[in-house]
Amino acid sequence: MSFRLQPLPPARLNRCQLFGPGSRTALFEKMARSEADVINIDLEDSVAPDDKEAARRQTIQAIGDVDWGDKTLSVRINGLDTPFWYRDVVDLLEQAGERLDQIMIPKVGNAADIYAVDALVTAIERARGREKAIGFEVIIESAAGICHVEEIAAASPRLQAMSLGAADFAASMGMATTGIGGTQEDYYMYRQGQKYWSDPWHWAQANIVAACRTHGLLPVDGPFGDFSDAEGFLAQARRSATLGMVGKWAIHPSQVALANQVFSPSESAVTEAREILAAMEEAKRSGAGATVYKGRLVDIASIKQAEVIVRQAEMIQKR
Ligand SMILES: CC(=O)SCCNC(=O)CCNC(=O)[C@H](O)C(C)(C)COP(=O)(O)OP(=O)(O)OC[C@H]1O[C@@H](n2cnc3c(N)ncnc32)[C@H](O)[C@@H]1OP(=O)(O)O
Ligand SMILES: O=CC(=O)O
Ligand SMILES: [Mg+2]
Repeated sequence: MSFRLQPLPPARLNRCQLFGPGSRTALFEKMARSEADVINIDLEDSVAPDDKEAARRQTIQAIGDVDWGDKTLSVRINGLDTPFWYRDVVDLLEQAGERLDQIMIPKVGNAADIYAVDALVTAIERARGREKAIGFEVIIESAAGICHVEEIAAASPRLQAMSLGAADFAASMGMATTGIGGTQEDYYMYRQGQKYWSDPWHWAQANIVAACRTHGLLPVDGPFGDFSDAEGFLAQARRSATLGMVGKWAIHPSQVALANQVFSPSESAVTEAREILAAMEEAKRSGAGATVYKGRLVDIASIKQAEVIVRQAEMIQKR
């Protein structure tokens, strides 16, 4: 290990981020009552240009009026290439109460994008005497974003989480698909008359996870568009969890329970993790750095793996 220790990500649950357009006020109470850990009210791509102003106003109102419980509350602002984003930031920071936890910055391309928003947010926080520092989450969803993913992850102490946005990412990369996440019909290996499907999102996800883990952010898998395909969602989410992501977006309420299921460790996984920690304690007492658990090697690295699972289980228990 480098002498610089890997920072821990924020100690909060992020198994599911439920999205809803800021223009559909009727959804706000339903989102607040959902089982999602994070709520994302959207001012960006799910809101038509003519509705932007109303959506911003209604979102600010709802931040104060709706009981969001203990959820992380985040608003997705418009991209820095639009005329809307600065007003999103100014109005949210000046008019929304302290209940707002984060803003989500879409389509980030480099560290300077974060710097620009940070400068504006910091100035308003100071001018208005806001007590709680607003956190940032970003979406990697462009060729530039994935090329600069590490500098983006390092760009601000406000950063808490980073998501892969499969839809815009596919568009920016010129990928031959209109699907949002999941298996792609034409992405397969061919051998002896059989097709073997592969995962076109894997490399981008792995880069995001590495950047996040290096800089102490939560890596999150973005949307899965076909909300009638629960099995497809589950398969995508399981792959993401295996790669180290901590959660996934839901773009429909039917996806919330699926994400929570995949990103909550099972009872047997938690029991096993606790047993590994106990086995390693025992090994330490006898001066060993490795031991055998259920017929397989466990060592000091296994302690860290087990601790991730136990930490997650403890956070879920506290909710
Ligand atoms: C690529 C990206 O950028 S993804 C992120 C941006 N996109 C979004 O935010 C889209 C979020 N999702 C939505 O807007 C909607 O879910 C849609 C448009 C996909 C579907 O909406 P509907 O046609 O109303 O869905 P449907 O009829 O299946 O809804 C079933 C119930 O869930 C509710 N519901 C629908 N979407 C949501 C939501 N996002 N949050 C909470 N409740 C919801 C409906 O109000 C309805 O409630 P009811 O049973 O009390 O009447
Ligand atoms: O914003 C999300 C995406 O997939 O694009
Ligand atoms: Mg997008």
